[in-house]
Amino acid sequence: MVSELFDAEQWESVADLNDEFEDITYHRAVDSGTVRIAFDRPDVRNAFRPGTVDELYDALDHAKRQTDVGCILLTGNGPSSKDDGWAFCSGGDQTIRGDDGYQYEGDEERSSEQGRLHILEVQRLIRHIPKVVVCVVPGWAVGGGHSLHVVCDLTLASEEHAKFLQTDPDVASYDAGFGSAYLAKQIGQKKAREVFFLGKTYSAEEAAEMGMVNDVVPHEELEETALEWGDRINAKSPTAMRMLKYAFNMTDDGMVGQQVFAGEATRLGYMTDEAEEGRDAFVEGRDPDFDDYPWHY
Ligand SMILES: CC(C)(COP(=O)(O)OP(=O)(O)OC[C@H]1O[C@@H](n2cnc3c(N)ncnc32)[C@H](O)[C@@H]1OP(=O)(O)O)[C@@H](O)C(=O)NCCC(=O)NCCSC(=O)c1cc(O)c2ccccc2c1O
Repeated sequence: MVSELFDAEQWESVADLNDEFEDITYHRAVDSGTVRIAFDRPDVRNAFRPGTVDELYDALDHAKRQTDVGCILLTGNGPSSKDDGWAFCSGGDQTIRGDDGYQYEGDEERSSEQGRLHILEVQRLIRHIPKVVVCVVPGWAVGGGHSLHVVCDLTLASEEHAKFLQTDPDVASYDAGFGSAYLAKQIGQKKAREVFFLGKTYSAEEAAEMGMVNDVVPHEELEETALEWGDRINAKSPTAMRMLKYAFNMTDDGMVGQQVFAGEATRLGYMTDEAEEGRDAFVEGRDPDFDDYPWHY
């Protein structure tokens, strides 16, 4: 069983990758352009270790390159075999945290590598991936897991089991990027400071009222609803959705935000006859003739 909420009839394994993964599962919807990527360490509340982060990055990067996929569901499998507890993700696995980051354990090939903090690379991939990423929260979203939900485009939470908590300062860690600063953009400065400085646990309803969760549904309906969201998203214009995501990002992402948006503007430019004329003129060794193309106003 992948997860108690997982409906096996709705999904097929992305086999070539899924078979290699130890800490996550990766599936594609049978009849829509939605993929499901899930943490699969429920007994430790889906805490991530460096190998988990590598797998997550690889699955997201694979999903990015599927041109018929518009929606990525990021969730956590469960419940825990130990106590039936549910989690999306409880952040970095504190048992393998070294002096300079999280350590690969029992992996000879990587044992000489330094400690890693590369969940931040996953955050950037989620931020820039040209698809809608929905965080589907069946239980705890804590520490680095909380930050992952913050950086996703949308969050859908289980009414009964989802809980939101920032423990970063308890374990002397700090996501001083999207996890805190972008959270403040979502819920306001005072509330974001409360999340980090007081470390209170918030229910799904409270998180929705604060503006960091889009909707709350009964636990049993969580993944069904997430798939419905995927269908809504996939019915829309891919170009419009991509440009909108990058437009939402741009005001907060500085020159990188401009670059990502501008890259897509360049792609649209390349698709015009005018751009073809520029390219063809060079390839044919002649001056370009742009007379047919107006100076639009
Ligand atoms: C998540 C909890 C609130 C759940 O509490 P609950 O009472 O429901 O369950 P237990 O505490 O009994 O946990 C069950 C079981 O899971 C183990 N576990 C839970 N979380 C982790 C974890 N993060 N690492 C390792 N193990 C974990 C727990 O030990 C139990 O095991 P048993 O063997 O006893 O069954 C609560 O568990 C909790 O508070 N967890 C810790 C949350 C936490 O502090 N996370 C780390 C925050 S820092 C972080 O994530 C982070 C990572 C990065 O890579 C960064 C990179 C760059 C900048 C910042 C980063 C960053 O902040």
